[in-house]
Amino acid sequence: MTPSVQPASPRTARPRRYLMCRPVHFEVSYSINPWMDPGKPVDTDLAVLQWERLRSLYLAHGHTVELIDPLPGLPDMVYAANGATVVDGRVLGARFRNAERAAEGPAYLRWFREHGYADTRYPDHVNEGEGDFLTTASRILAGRGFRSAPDAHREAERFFGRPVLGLELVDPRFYHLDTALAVLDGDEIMYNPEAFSADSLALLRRHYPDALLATPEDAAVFGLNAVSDGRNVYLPEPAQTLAAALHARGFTPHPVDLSELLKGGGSVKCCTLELRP
Ligand SMILES: CN(C)C(=N)NCCC[C@H](N)C(=O)O
Repeated sequence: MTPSVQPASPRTARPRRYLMCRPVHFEVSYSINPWMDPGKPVDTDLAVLQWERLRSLYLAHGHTVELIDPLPGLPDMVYAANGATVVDGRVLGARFRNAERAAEGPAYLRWFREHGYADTRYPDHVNEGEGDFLTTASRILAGRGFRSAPDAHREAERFFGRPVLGLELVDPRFYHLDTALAVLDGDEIMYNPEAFSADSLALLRRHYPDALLATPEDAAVFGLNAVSDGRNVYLPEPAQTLAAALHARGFTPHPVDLSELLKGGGSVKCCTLELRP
């Protein structure tokens, strides 16, 4: 019998640099999205353990992980993706919509200034970092509707000198763009069609006819809150149909259990801010 030979994956991983924040102060003491229930117990030690596993997975795949010190009283600081947007080494800081997270913007920006980033800007308009700004090869996709302001899209376009495509989110469960869409490689994306307004969905269909579409079930377990290095896709464990679809496209899915951090309304991508050189 001829042994079956697995075709080599056509996908290539590119080493990335990520910024993360250990969730030692993580708790759900307020509610600013439908996932947060302050009445539900949170196991902070388990959150740290799950987060450590994600960090180790990145390190095992050759990525660099920088750390920002967590600050007491800022339990959502673990969601580092919201702290800024970094493209071509330029840093657009975050300005949060909710008072509970307001102090995170300056805290993240301070980290960048203290770590050699010369070109930084504290924004004029509300933007929640990579929660709503996702960078593809040819443009920045920008979410609006719940958190980031439409004027922030123009601000990002001017600051980064890259075209920005605005997308309107309509389902409060998917309140940041990175809960509804993920960049896989270059201009290849996956998304949840039900999270967008009809006009924005038409834009997505036009610009990304070959995108991978998530099932409502995978979207509902935050499957799109994923990180890709071009070959390995780190995604929430329960999103099994999505993992199979990624595998069929030549990616290597890595399911990650971040059940505690989901209680704050975030998962893999939220915990990971990409530092693009
Ligand atoms: C995937 N998402 C939504 C993120 N990028 N960040 C999570 C932020 C969670 C925080 N409690 C909040 O509601 O702001």
